[in-house]
Amino acid sequence: MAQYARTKGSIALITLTNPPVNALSAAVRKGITEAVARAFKDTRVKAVVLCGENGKFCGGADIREFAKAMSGPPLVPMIHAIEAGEKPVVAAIEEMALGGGLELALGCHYRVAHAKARLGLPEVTLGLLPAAGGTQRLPRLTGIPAALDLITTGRHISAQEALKLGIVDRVTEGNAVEAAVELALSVVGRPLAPRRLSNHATPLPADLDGVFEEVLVQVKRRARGAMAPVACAKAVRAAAELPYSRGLECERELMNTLFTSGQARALQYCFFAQRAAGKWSLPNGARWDNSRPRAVHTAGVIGLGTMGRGIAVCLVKAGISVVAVETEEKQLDSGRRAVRGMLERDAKRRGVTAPLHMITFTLSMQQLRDVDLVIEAVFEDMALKKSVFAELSRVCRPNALLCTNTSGLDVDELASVTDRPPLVVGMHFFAPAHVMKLLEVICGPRSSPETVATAMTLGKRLGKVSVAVGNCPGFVGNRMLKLYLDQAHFLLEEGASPEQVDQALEEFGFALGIFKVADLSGLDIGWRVRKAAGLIGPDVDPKFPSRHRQGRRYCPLPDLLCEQGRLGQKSGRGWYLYDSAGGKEARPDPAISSFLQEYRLRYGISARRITEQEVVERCVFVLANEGFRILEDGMAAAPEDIDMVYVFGYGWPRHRGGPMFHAAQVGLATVLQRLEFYHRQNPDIPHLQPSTLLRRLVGARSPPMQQWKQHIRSINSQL
Ligand SMILES: CC(C)(COP(=O)(O)OP(=O)(O)OC[C@H]1O[C@@H](n2cnc3c(N)ncnc32)[C@H](O)[C@@H]1OP(=O)(O)O)[C@@H](O)C(=O)NCCC(=O)NCCSC(=O)C[C@@H](O)CCCCCCCCCCCCC(=O)O
Repeated sequence: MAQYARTKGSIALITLTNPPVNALSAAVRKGITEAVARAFKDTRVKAVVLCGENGKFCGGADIREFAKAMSGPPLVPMIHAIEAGEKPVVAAIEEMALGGGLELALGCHYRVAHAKARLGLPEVTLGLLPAAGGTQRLPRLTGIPAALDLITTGRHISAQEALKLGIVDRVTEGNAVEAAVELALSVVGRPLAPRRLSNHATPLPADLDGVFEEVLVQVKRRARGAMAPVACAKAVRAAAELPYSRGLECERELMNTLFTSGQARALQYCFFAQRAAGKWSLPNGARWDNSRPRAVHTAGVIGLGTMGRGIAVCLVKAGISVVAVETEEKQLDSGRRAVRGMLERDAKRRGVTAPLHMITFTLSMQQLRDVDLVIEAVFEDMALKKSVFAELSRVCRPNALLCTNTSGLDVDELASVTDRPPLVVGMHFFAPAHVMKLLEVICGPRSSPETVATAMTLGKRLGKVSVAVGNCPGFVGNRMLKLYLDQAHFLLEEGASPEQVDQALEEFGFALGIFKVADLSGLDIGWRVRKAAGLIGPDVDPKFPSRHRQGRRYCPLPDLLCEQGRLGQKSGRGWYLYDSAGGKEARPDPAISSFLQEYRLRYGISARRITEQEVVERCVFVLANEGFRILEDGMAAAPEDIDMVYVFGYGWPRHRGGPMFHAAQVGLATVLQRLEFYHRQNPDIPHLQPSTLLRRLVGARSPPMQQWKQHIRSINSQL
């Protein structure tokens, strides 16, 4: 699938045709190989231009082919044939040249990019490395530090940055194909040897070892336990130390190891799962492709606490005018300062003017009368939220959407106090809202298709991964988190320390262990929720609280900590010790160790040695177990959605795919057996009891994830 045409008499124009992104499938590779050979043979042709159909150059190798046996002409010899050709070949890069697409362009003798094009080698994000010569050609062109940066992070760069780095020869605001044809005509007859990147010597930095050491530290910090970034750095090192052909061998060997790894499978799964999450559907037949979102030009944000500030910043950055409302002058002032500061810092980083004119701050709800949509972000309290929603019904125009940023309250109950339940939807952002990628869109039973479509589309416009979830306590993410946290607390009771649990989870790949996360978020948040749920209160002896509630095991340790004023980072003490209130560096606290010992003594618990395996299995399998229950209850449409919630909202290591993918990788029968084992040891923890769906799937010989849905018998599915 590559079209061949002749233009201006002597230019062969070869167009990659494989929508939507002209990925280099077997058919495309065959098409390019044949078209290039034809152009090189045709004596009327003096130069060649390569471009892509529909104004897109190329999104790289066809990722869907990686799961199948490889067929068709391989990329490496195809690119070599282009580079070695005796006629100049120019790549016309419109919209994107990514992965194998950029490697193809690097094999061309010249590159012209449209000003809006994005370029990059994102293979590392798929658990791979640029294995079509990219790790050898790019360093020869840009030098080691820039190549290391691009290849180990996979970041996309603008055409302007690519021009500065020498990756493209020209950037045009006009038609890139025409500019490439012009360039091709102008270079006919010029020597090609200097344009063949594989001939170049790699420019070396003075402190080669230092550069690589620093990069390895960075990549290990960014993605703990991930293999691909390390392999990428090794391949670039080969470009520094070996001749091109031996560097290429090294690239291939490293790729062979990555290609079949579980990490690559997990990361490629994430790529498709992320896209699948956007394709929501409701039981009433409404879907992403048959429901029209509303246009959102103006939005209101109510409450300028941490969440409201972040949400306001996201909206403004997406070009939406915001009216931000607070109840008191003092909060309004500090909110205004914080939001402006964030917008200014962001603008400074990007070298643009801060769009401060796009946000107004007010104490009056009346100012919301003309907005298209409101996001309420007040304190997590049902009575308070209800009063806000009742007022919004009175103030806002009748067709304005009302959204709540609740992290777990009943969206339908809130909708019921409004004059427009179909226009009410949950939009659960994650702190800090202007940074975190996840948005849970809670489809209440009465939310209209248009409302869901608007919230999902708005999320995408804000740069979020929007996942549609059902309306149940805690929705998907926090419903699972609660049980994960419970396991961590139980492990402390049984003999573990916070740092031991955190270390095991960090070794597994979590960015931060659960106790560090709890300290960061503030221990009082859960404390308040537990009080509201009646788990702590006048009936509970504060000095000697019971370890059971509502017929199941309950761990009062975090409540006891809060009573001591240990609220986490903000108070300088939580599960860890910090230098000062607000300090970031977590240190093990001997006081916690004594506190745990006294606690165990008081309750007659003899501490036992807890292995890393037990920590990880109990914490991680309980997540998946609840994920199965969520699927059974119809609160998530697919296991992929649950995984995306965990990857983008809860620091789950991407190279492990997500809790559901991980369970499938480990083997559902193993997960079932381990849960049964832990439940036998802890019969008072009902959440360790394997879910019905997990049992049913194991009974059905663990079918692949795509078939799990067929085993769900939910009659009340909300999705
Ligand atoms: C391109 C994008 C930026 C576009 O974003 P946008 O938001 O506009 O659109 P979507 O993301 O929604 O995408 C639309 C649609 O397209 C699908 N899609 C996108 N890219 C690809 C692709 N590259 N392949 C297939 N499909 C793609 C996407 O799924 C959507 O469809 P859907 O139905 O899901 O809605 C954005 O899409 C993007 O970022 N794409 C990915 C870009 C990327 O990562 N490219 C790199 C690909 S990997 C690569 O190029 C590898 C190369 O280095 C070559 C490697 C050589 C291979 C050699 C193999 C030898 C190994 C031998 C080992 C043997 C071992 C042994 O057997 O022993």
